[in-house]
Formats: sequence, structure tokens, C-alpha cells
Amino acid sequence: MIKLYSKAKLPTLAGDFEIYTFTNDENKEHAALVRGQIDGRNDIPVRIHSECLTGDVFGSKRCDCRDQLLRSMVYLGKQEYGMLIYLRQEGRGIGLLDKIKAYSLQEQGYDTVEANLRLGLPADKRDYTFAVEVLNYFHITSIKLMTNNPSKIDFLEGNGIRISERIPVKSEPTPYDEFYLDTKRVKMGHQI
Ligand SMILES: Nc1nc2c(ncn2[C@@H]2O[C@H](COP(=O)(O)OP(=O)(O)OP(=O)(O)O)[C@@H](O)[C@H]2O)c(=O)[nH]1
Repeated sequence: MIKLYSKAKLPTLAGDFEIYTFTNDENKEHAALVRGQIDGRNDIPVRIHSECLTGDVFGSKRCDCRDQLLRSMVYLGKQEYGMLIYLRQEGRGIGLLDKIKAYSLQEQGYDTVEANLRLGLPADKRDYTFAVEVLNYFHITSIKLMTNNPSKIDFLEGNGIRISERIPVKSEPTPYDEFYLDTKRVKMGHQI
């Protein structure tokens, strides 16, 4: 079960938000950027973003994470109501250390899915329970989800959250992430 830990105003380059931090029994910490009075307000746009230190912070071109994060924030910053839930599950849940190991396998020609599997790890180890609990905290049962990822939709719908609309989060492919985006489309069913 999650608990609200702290909250404060957070003006950003993309607009003014409030940041909420939550913890759970395992002392995991996640954050939500909230736009407007969202309590009990259904069908607001929500982005559920998984941590990517290399992309979100360092601007790596190997993935589209930062592009998606910024586009989502700019979009949400223009809405009256909305939320971005930032989940600390780096590397599709395998953690930073193994993600970088997977990168070095990708340099040997494996794609992003094969690289995880060669490390004996699942292609995607993420769990969105925390996001569901944040939505429950705000008494939200139906959202417009900003994603290209069908497994995210399936998880939420299987856990009591109705997806009334999918808002695509398009990013511009570059020569660096073309193969990565192709693999997500072909092997992970992303609607890119
Ligand atoms: N294991 C691994 N993780 C990666 C790699 N590139 C990015 N990631 C992680 O992938 C996660 C983002 O996943 P994506 O599949 O891009 O996007 P998504 O959140 O599932 O789907 P969208 O909602 O459409 O953005 C973050 O946790 C990143 O750290 C990689 O090559 N290997």
C-alpha cells in the first residue's frame, strides 16, 4: 500500500505542476507531477513514465525516453488537469547496472530484447502496481493514457483502471534509435 510522503509546488520549463512523492512497504519511492485539482476527476490525461537515467537525465540518443518525457510534460503543462507518474524502474525494471550490460551486448549486434534475454533477464520486468495505487489515491478509475505500449494498457485494465483513450506519444526517430524503435514495434507490439 502506498503512502503520500510529501508534496510541494513545482514550476517547470513545461508549466506549473505540484510534485507528490509516495512510498510503499518496500520503501520504494516514486513521484507524480500533478496538474490541477485531479482528485476524483476521471478521463484526465496521464503519462506513466519509467525511469531512464541515460535518456531522461543525460539525453542519450539510444532510446526515445527523454523525447517522450519532454513531449508528455509539454502536453500536460498545457492542460487544466493531468498527471505524470514517474516510476523508479530503470531499464524496464532490470536496473541501471544490467541495462548498461545490455547496452554492451547491443553493441555486439543483439537487439534490446535479445540483450536482456542473454543476461537471463526478462525483456520487460516492469510492474505498474504503484501507478495503479497512485490513481487509487486520487480516486481516479478511468484515464486517457499517454503511451504506445499495449502491455501498459493491459496491466492497467487488468487492475481496475479503464483506459478511455490512448494518446500516442510520438518521437522523431534518429539514426541512433531507429533500430531500437523498430524492435519495440516488431517484438514488443508498440504502436509507433
Ligand atoms: N533493458 C533495457 N531498458 C531500456 C533500454 N532502453 C531504454 N530502456 C528502458 O525502457 C524504459 C522505457 O520503456 P519504453 O519501452 O521506451 O517505453 P514504455 O514506457 O514502455 O512505453 P511508452 O509508454 O510508449 O513510452 C525505461 O525504464 C528505460 O530505462 C534498453 O536498451 N534496455
